[in-house]
Amino acid sequence: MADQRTLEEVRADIDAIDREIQALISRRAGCAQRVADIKLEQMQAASERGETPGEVVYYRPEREAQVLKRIMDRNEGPLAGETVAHIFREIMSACLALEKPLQVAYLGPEGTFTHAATIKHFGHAAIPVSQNTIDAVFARVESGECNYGVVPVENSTEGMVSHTLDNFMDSRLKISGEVEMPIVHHLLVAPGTEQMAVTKICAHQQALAQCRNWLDLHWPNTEREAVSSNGEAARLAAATPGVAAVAGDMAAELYGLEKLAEHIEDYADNTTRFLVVGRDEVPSSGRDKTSIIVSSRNKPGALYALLDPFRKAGVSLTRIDTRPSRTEKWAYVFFIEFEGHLQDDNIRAIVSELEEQSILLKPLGSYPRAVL
Ligand SMILES: C=C(O[C@@H]1C=C(C(=O)O)C=C[C@H]1O)C(=O)O
Repeated sequence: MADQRTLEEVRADIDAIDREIQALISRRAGCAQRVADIKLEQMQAASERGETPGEVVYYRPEREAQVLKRIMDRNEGPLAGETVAHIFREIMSACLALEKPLQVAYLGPEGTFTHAATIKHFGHAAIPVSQNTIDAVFARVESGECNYGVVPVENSTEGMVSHTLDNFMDSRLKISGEVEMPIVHHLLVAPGTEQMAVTKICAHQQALAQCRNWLDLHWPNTEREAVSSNGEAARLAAATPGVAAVAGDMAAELYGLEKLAEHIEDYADNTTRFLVVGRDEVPSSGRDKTSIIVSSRNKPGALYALLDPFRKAGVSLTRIDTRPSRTEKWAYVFFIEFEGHLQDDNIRAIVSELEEQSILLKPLGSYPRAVL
């Protein structure tokens, strides 16, 4: 039978449902607090037994990935699975922050896609801490000033991939997660700015490149200026009459800008990938990826030999990059990513086979595959 409720009745139902949701969220937060207490008790017990206590780890990336995956899988609509998962992302973030909000270093400034990726991964209850360079992100996490760090690694608008990879070579940090962000650009202006008044368009050079066809078509005669980041472009647009910025939603929100045009990127499915770095190894979530750095002797067939163990075991590679080794001329290191976890038997076997034929093998960590 069709829904016969009146507007008043539906609103009364919504109010009643909201009360239930709120009570359930509070109950959930109580459970998260109890989990935290148990973790603390276990740590104290270990310490009393004379075991090295370390610090209590409240944040569990593998557990969060499992929770989000289950939410997506059992979703029946009408909301999209991703939408529901975003809501739960925020609930988990708030529950975790009851203990202590996570401090997350990221490649800034504010309003960049890396900033947006940080919030996407950790939720709004974490504290994002802007850093000027990728090196500084690594340093803040290594020193313990921040719990985690977020850096761009692939096809980025604001960071050099190679720089991130170079950092891993010297760092003892582990990868604890990945974040994927669709790159969506808008033409942004200070509120009330007319199209006629725009005399200059600022953006990061990559953003200008990603929107070149659209800009050539619609703004062929307007000056374009490359600036240090999308966040900086947005800041300039907010502060300087006549300046428009090409940047994403995060920058638009942060600097209170209006959209003269939306979705101006030339290729719709442009995604940037970010890595989360931390000090701890992450246990298996059941849907993981692993990254390693390996360097082989410079002889014919070396790369083939490095990849053959993966083929034999039927393990999918998700990425492979080459970087010149800084210790030896004409030697190369490979940054390889594949499906599976370092604790899985087949992955262990591959890694020990690789160890035998390489000069250097450094596991960078296993981490849950991006859910959102
Ligand atoms: C509650 C826990 O701690 C944290 C909070 C979680 C949550 O709110 O669901 C999940 C994992 C942890 O980041 C846990 O370990 O289960």
